[in-house]
Amino acid sequence: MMKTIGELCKIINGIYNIKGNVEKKITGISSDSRKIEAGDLFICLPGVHVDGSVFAKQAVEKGAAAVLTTKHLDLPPQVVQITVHNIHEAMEDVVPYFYDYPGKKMRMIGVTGTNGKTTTTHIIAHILRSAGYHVGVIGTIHALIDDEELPIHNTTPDVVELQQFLSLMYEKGITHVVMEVSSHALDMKRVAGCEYDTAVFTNLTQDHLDYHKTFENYLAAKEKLFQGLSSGEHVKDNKTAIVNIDDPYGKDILGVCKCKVLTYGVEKEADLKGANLKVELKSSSFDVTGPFGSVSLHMQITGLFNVYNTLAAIGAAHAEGVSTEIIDKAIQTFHSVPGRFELVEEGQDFAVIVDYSHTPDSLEKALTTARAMNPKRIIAVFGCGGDRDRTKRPIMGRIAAEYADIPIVTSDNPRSENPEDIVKEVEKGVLEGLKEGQHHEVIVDRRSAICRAVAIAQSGDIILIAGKGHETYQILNSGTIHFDDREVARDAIKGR
Ligand SMILES: CC(=O)N[C@H]1[C@@H](OP(=O)(O)OP(=O)(O)OC[C@H]2O[C@@H](n3ccc(=O)[nH]c3=O)[C@H](O)[C@@H]2O)O[C@H](CO)[C@@H](O)[C@@H]1O[C@H](C)C(=O)N[C@@H](C)C(=O)N[C@H](CCC(=O)O)C(=O)O
Ligand SMILES: Nc1ncnc2c1ncn2[C@@H]1O[C@H](COP(=O)(O)OP(=O)(O)OP(=O)(O)O)[C@@H](O)[C@H]1O
Ligand SMILES: N[C@H](CCC[C@H](N)C(=O)O)C(=O)O
Ligand SMILES: [Mg+2]
Repeated sequence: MMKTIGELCKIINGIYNIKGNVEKKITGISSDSRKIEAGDLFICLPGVHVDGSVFAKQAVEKGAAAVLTTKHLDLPPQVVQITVHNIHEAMEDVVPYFYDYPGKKMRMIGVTGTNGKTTTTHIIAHILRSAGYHVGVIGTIHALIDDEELPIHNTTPDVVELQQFLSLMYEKGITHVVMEVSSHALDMKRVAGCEYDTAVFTNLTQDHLDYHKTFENYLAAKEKLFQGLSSGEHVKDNKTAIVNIDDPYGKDILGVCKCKVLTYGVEKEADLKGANLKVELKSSSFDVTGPFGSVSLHMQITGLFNVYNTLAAIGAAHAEGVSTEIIDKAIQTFHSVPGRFELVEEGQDFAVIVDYSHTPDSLEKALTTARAMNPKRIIAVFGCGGDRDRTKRPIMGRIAAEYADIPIVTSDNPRSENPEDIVKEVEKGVLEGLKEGQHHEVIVDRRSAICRAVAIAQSGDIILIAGKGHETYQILNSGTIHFDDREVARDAIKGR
């Protein structure tokens, strides 16, 4: 994979100066000085907190052979400096080229939308594995190369990390990559150099307005995945878009698709249509009619939202040429994703569900799914993340008051913010949504909030602990501590 600096420079548009020996070979690339190894190229990226160029010296000390920068830096003469007008464009050119465009050599399936990306990617991966393919997964929980698990920091990693994952996957014989494509990633072009064969739109509801500022910008970011199916330089043909037509923004996505489209839904006419849903606590069943005729499916996951995720996955698998028989069998053996409507069972006579709903829509979906199980009462323990979209806080509060019997507001990764301030913003919405005589609580400490919910639970109740799902940490201003809702709930039940 080694390439000379001269070769790399040929691919970069907008270079205005190259200083140093271009015959030198580059052995790797990183935009993080802490990950630099001898012979690497260090890319100086401006960040939200700091300008990466301040770490150039540290990168050189670790052996960086060259730096890609927008301004000349005071570095030892043996370090090659490539100065460019636009660092992001240069990075998007050079990184996929360096790794020989792995995202154009494997089948690439991208899933975007506010909610359901992780679940849908995992169902697609399970179907493709059942069809005998070697599958790579990239998303919120981890990256998977077949069954080898690698840690991940963002739902969609930055350009460098993503190309490294893809390159490793290609080397290890992966044929299909199923990945979550976040709106941040589309906006920041983290997926530069990837060419998707199949792109899935799950839904669009409020989140991330701290970053995108307006809902229009958020939609525009999501649309990029579908515009990308037919724009730019292409080596692949026959792309398919799988679009949730029941979502109000489904038609906007269709509007930008210039490729084959498969729509899915439950309410409107769709190419893949679900009907006759029956939900239970641990399983559900529904009928699906599609290009392959009609089938009745039984699955080990529950809720209407999972019918949508499953329809999306069926569409993607169908687009990838998997037979209906294999899809049908695979759906039956798919077990839920960690932290998504995950039951904590210690023999208690009430249900405890740990779920990753951290947006207004997903919280509503999780609560209405819980209600469909006919519990005596629903106790919802939830909060909202710090340093994230503040406008969703009162909305989530109102939803919890409306759909749960006892909302308990608590902390969910306050990050740099004061947790007391966050819960107040959430509680404002709770107070608006409370019905007469309805009781609510605010308990800032998440462990205490979960323990309280368990302590007051009665036979036949459901406790929904929302927001953190698979997460095993709580991010506080003072640092990150170990915290796992499932462990805490289990201990609380045992100690009751
Ligand atoms: C707002 C945002 O997206 N921030 C991302 C950004 O961080 P940043 O701009 O703050 O970076 P910075 O800390 O200022 O550092 C600037 C540069 O200096 C470098 N550096 C820094 C320190 C050092 O010692 N040496 C060094 O070289 C950094 O590698 C970086 O290149 O670049 C980092 C490296 O790529 C990302 O990890 C980081 O994501 C943070 C963790 C984040 O929380 N992102 C969230 C908002 C996000 O992207 N979420 C989406 C959506 C998930 C969903 O759908 O719900 C996702 O795709 O995960
Ligand atoms: N299709 C869906 N529509 C609405 N809510 C959903 C859907 N699928 C899952 N959910 C809810 O959203 C939560 C998160 O699901 P999932 O992790 O699959 O979404 P995601 O899009 O990957 O989220 P993130 O943006 O954090 O990566 C689930 O725990 C569930 O409560
Ligand atoms: N991908 C989402 C995850 C949110 C999870 C929730 N627990 C929180 O910390 O807000 C984000 O970074 O906004
Ligand atoms: Mg996800």
